[in-house]
Formats: sequence, structure tokens, C-alpha cells
Amino acid sequence: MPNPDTAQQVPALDISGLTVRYGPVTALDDVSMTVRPGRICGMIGMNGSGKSTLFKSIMGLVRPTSGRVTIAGHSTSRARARGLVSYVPQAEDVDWQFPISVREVAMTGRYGRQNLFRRITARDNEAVDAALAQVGLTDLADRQIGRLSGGQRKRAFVARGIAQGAEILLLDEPFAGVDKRSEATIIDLLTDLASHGRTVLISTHDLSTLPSFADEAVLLMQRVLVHDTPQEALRPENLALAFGVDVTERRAPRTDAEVG
Ligand SMILES: Nc1ncnc2c1ncn2[C@@H]1O[C@H](COP(=O)(O)OP(=O)(O)OP(=O)(O)O)[C@@H](O)[C@H]1O
Repeated sequence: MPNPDTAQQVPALDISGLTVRYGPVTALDDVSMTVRPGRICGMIGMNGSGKSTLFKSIMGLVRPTSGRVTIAGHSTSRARARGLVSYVPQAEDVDWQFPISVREVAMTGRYGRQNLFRRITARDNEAVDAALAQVGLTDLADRQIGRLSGGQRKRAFVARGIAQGAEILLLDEPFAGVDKRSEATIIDLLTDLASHGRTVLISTHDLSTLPSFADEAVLLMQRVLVHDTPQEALRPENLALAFGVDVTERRAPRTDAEVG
């Protein structure tokens, strides 16, 4: 018998039969998955498995060869127009020298709501103040974005998503180059957002911490190999499927620097 609380809930993300080809390369092949609101879902797969393409598809930045993506019941173009999806980029995809403050980064989340002249309203300022407070960056609001630590930079982009009012946050490798303490701060923040109904998708190679905070995990290799609890998804036989090797056997010992 379906749970009436969840049976009627519109999924935060509903992907059905999604295939994306770049010329002769099939990046995604008949991917179907559903994520309910308020869930944290880890996306795991080797390089080239299609994680970025999946994120781009959710943002409406690549055209599906076939299939469809629905966000909170809306098409990707409508979801984009309504600011329902926010993306926290990989560190290397950002020009950290760009002369923009932490506050201005968060304010970019409001652009979709502003008029033609981008006049900032009191409401925009309130939303940005609240978002910066939520991620703990109020004191650093006027600092140039490149003069933050790796973890603080991630939080600035999460603030952008909060200010935007996004239903879904997509985080691309949020823990890469981030120390364990900052990682824990980001995880606390994401857990808090999820508890308030936001949905979080994280692509990560950091498999060890995933079960401590993710509700579910997807193993991707052009297709969805497994979509289950993190504990199930990360079973050695599943990882062997996704990575082609038994990564539990091959995992290198941690160095002191990594333990930090
Ligand atoms: N614009 C493009 N044109 C042609 N092929 C592409 C393009 N973007 C990605 N691909 C190919 O599609 C496949 C999936 O790439 P994608 O970037 O989605 O993988 P990924 O899982 O995000 O990889 P990584 O972990 O290395 O970031 C790869 O074979 C890649 O070479």
C-alpha cells in the first residue's frame, strides 16, 4: 500500500528515458530516475560516465536526443525561468580572479527575478543577507570571491542557490580540494537545506563519507546501474560494475594531508 504522504508528492526530479548523444558519443543512454523533495542523492561514476551531462540536462543546457526531464512538475526551460535549479560548479570551472564579491555572487541568484534594468530591490537584499547568514559568510560578504578558502567558495555558491529560491541544488565535486572541517560544514548545510525540503544532487568521488549524509545514491555509467541507499549502492560488487574494478581493494591508504 503506498504511503499517502509520498504517493501524492510531485517528484523534485523526474527523468524518463533520457538519452543524450554528442555526435557519435552516447553520454547518457535511456536514463530514468526519480528523486523526491528533501532528499540528498549522490551521483557516482567514473570519468566520462555522464554525470556532467546529466547535470546539464537537468539545467536544460543540453538537448536530449530522446526522453524528458521534469523538475517539480515543470519542463527544464520553465524550471530555469523560475530559478528552480541552481548549480555549484567545480572549482576549476570558475575564474577566481574575477572581481566579484561574495555578496555579488549570491546576488546573481536573484538576476532571474529582477527587471530588465537589474534594479536590486529591498527584497533581493533581504534574500541575499539571509542566504549569506545561512551559509555563515555574513562577515566575508564584501571579500573578493577568490580570497576565500575552497570550502567558503562552495558555500558562497550554495548561498546563490538559496537566494535564488532553488528547489534543486546540483553540486559538482563539492568536496574536491576542501579540508575535512569545511566538508563537514558543507554537509551540515546541505542536510539542513534538505530538511527544509530542498533537494540536493551531489556528484562526488568521495565515496567514504557519502553514507553519512546522503539518503540515496545513483551509480551511473551512461545508464543507471544502481539507484538505492548509499550503503547498498556502494557494495563492492556494485562499485565493480560502475568502475570496472574492485575499488575497495585498490583504495589507496590515506595520507596525513588528506586526513587533515
Ligand atoms: N560537448 C561534448 N561533445 C562531445 N562529447 C562530449 C561532450 N561533452 C561530453 N562528451 C563526452 O560524453 C561523455 C560523458 O561526459 P561527461 O562530461 O558527462 O562525463 P562525467 O561523468 O561528468 O565525467 P568527469 O567525471 O570526467 O567530469 C564522455 O565520453 C565525454 O567525452
